[in-house]
Amino acid sequence: MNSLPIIDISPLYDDEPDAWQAVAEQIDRACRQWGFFYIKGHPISPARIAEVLGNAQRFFALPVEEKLKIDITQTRHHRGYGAVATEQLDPTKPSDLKETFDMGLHLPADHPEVLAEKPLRGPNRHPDLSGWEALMEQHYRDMQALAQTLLRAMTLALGIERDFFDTRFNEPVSVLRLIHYPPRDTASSAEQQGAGAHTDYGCITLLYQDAAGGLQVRNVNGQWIDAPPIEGTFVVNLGDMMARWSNDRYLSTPHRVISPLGVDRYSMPFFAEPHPDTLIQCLPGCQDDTHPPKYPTTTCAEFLLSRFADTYAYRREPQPA
Ligand SMILES: O=C(O)CCC(=O)C(=O)O
Ligand SMILES: [Fe+2]
Repeated sequence: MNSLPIIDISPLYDDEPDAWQAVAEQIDRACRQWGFFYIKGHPISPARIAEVLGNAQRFFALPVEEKLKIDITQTRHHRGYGAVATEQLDPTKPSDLKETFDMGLHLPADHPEVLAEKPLRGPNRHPDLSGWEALMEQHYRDMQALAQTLLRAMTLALGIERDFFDTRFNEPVSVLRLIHYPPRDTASSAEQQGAGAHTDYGCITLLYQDAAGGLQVRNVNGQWIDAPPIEGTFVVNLGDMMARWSNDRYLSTPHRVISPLGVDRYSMPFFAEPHPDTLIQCLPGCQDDTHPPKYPTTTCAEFLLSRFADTYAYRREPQPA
């Protein structure tokens, strides 16, 4: 259990049922044993990745007062720029040494869910950079489509109809995030991490990481192993909502990012989540007499909001001194 599986998903784009089945079995095994795997053979081009990465570098290089014009802490629907130390993924460690940009499904101000002030719903807040918005909105749609292809492959082992997730991922609350990890200097505490140990909250995460390295995943024996950058791949992992939905058939595995020494690191996770009103209740194929449902039914929005409150220092109640 020392290196994550690498799965070639290109057969999912053919109409060959046997090949599709073979990939679905590999994904199911990886989800049960690791909750983490790499995918290659996906349709996101290297040119696209380079363009989005270029946007990340342009944006994070702006003066902080420029970035704070779209400060995420000033929105109720969680869009925009998160400055360094906004998040503390591991509450036993210093705040994370990273800055972020978050976007979601763009819903205009006159959309009924926005007018009703539904949590997590609203317009995106993009920086004023040439070519930024069209590229990022397209990339969001393409990442969503890729996530749904993987979810479709999972339906086989989960004992649900092929379009089960597709019908629930209409107007999703998925988030595309850009992250910049500034270099840690040698004088800073060894406790300082880029991203503290955590599990993801949602369904499925697709992560692009640049060449800097630093991502680590905890294996079933409790050891931290490196998940090094592999060109042309995404690292895929499941979050707590999928663990719960699958009655813990699928693992939501702790991971962290060691702050880079002397180099900047950029990464781009896409957190794929269903429509906010989706019921998260034990999937039919994940329960039987010996495995009754472990968790009460919740909704996607209710579950995500409870986890957000754990992560954002600014959303917590002040602690007594
Ligand atoms: O930047 C990375 O490599 C991982 C980030 C991560 O785990 C997260 O944002 O949930
Ligand atoms: Fe994560």
